[in-house]
Amino acid sequence: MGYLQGEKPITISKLLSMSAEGEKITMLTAYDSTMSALLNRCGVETILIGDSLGNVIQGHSSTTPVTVEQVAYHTECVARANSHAFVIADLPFASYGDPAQALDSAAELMRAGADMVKLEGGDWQIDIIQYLVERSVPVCAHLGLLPQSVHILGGYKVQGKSKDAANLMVEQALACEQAGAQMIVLEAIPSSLGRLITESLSIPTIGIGAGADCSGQVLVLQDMLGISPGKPPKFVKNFLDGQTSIEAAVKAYVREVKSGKFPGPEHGFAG
Ligand SMILES: Nc1nc(=O)c2c([nH]1)NC[C@@H]1CN(c3ccc(C(=O)N[C@@H](CCC(=O)O)C(=O)O)cc3)CN21
Ligand SMILES: CC(C)C(=O)C(=O)O
Ligand SMILES: [Mg+2]
Repeated sequence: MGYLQGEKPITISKLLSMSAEGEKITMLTAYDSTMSALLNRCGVETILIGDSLGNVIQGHSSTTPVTVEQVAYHTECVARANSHAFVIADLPFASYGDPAQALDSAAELMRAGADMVKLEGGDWQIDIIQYLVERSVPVCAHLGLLPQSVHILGGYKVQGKSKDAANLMVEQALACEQAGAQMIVLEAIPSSLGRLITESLSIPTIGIGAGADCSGQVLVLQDMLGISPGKPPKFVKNFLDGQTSIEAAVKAYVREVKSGKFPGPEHGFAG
């Protein structure tokens, strides 16, 4: 576990071949260089500078106050210590309202060191995804529970539970792939839908509360260390439990994602 000296950095084609061969992809969030270096030592393939930094770094109750400048700052911090992982940065709330604004925002994150940007939404983002990809910005889509829409939804709720909602989400995922998205995060959906979307796509799916059959898994670092305040979402497991260091906890996460032990049925949602 961990990267060997001289080993090549993880690329999108490596992630694609991993998912084609059924090797699970590991992703964790990080916001600073110390944790970035630690995740590199543990062999985590992809690091997400999530807009969850609004919650776990800034102490807000949602991600909506986060700005592009702030995500860029944390991306620079992470990128400086990153030698091997594939780095994805979240486009924050209201930073991709039209194609031109999305390109400006994405460029700032790419200049800060991101290898790919992530945006929330389905078919209504198709024009944005296409515009970015045509201008050489790699895009990760994000479907299911969309935290940036919390003020519209009125809370964080599991998505895609009805048959109609599930079918619609499969269509939206296909539309994102068609538009050029090279990866997709699936958040808080029934495990059966996580599997169906993964089987329907050829790009890797990264689940958080989307069951064990996604191509990979992601958690917020502070959540998987059990240090986030309040009751954690159902999909969170405390990996520091039973370990004596953060590094051992992250290595346990990598091991359990790779072996398929995490997520267990208790971390998932029923249809
Ligand atoms: N620390 C942290 N972890 C996250 O996973 C996270 C953030 N912050 N901030 C942005 C969003 C918000 N997220 C959330 C927040 C709450 C639930 C939650 O309470 N879920 C309930 C399900 C509710 C239902 O049954 O409909 C749960 O029990 O898991 C889920 C995702 C995920 N993201
Ligand atoms: C929870 C992950 C997927 C995320 O978007 C974030 O950390 O902001
Ligand atoms: Mg996010």
